[in-house]
Amino acid sequence: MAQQTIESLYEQALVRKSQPEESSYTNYLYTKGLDKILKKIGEESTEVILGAKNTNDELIYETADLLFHLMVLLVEKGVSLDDIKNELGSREGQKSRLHERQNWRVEE
Ligand SMILES: N=c1c2ncn([C@@H]3O[C@H](COP(=O)(O)OP(=O)(O)OP(=O)(O)O)[C@@H](O)[C@H]3O)c2ncn1[C@@H]1O[C@H](COP(=O)(O)O)[C@@H](O)[C@H]1O
Repeated sequence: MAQQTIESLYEQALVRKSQPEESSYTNYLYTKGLDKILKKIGEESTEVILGAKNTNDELIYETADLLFHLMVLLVEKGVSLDDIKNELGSREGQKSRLHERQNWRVEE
């Protein structure tokens, strides 16, 4: 089965930004602007929640939709995948500190 990486999904969204194509859904979103993209993120997030309550097939489908729209949002805002990876990397090995900050430690 063909697979797509997050990196290539981001790259496609980046290319659409610099080289728009008429029939592109990605370009439709850029043309509509940030509020439209944010609305889609909200919708797709809700659909992930509903999918998770239903079947794993639905969860997978809706998660793919959400990841696509997140990549479009990052490109629209000029945030790179490396920015996200650096943020995630900075959290490695700092679990207890993060838990303390967010105050969600499981009660013993
Ligand atoms: N991964 C995706 C992807 N996931 C979801 N979608 C689109 O996201 C939309 C979500 O569906 P909805 O029913 O929520 O939205 P809609 O009713 O079609 O439209 P609106 O609500 O936004 O008005 C659908 O039109 C899907 O086609 C995607 N569109 C594109 N990609 C990737 O982006 C690449 C470039 O696509 P284009 O920009 O369209 O050429 C493609 O080759 C794909 O790899």
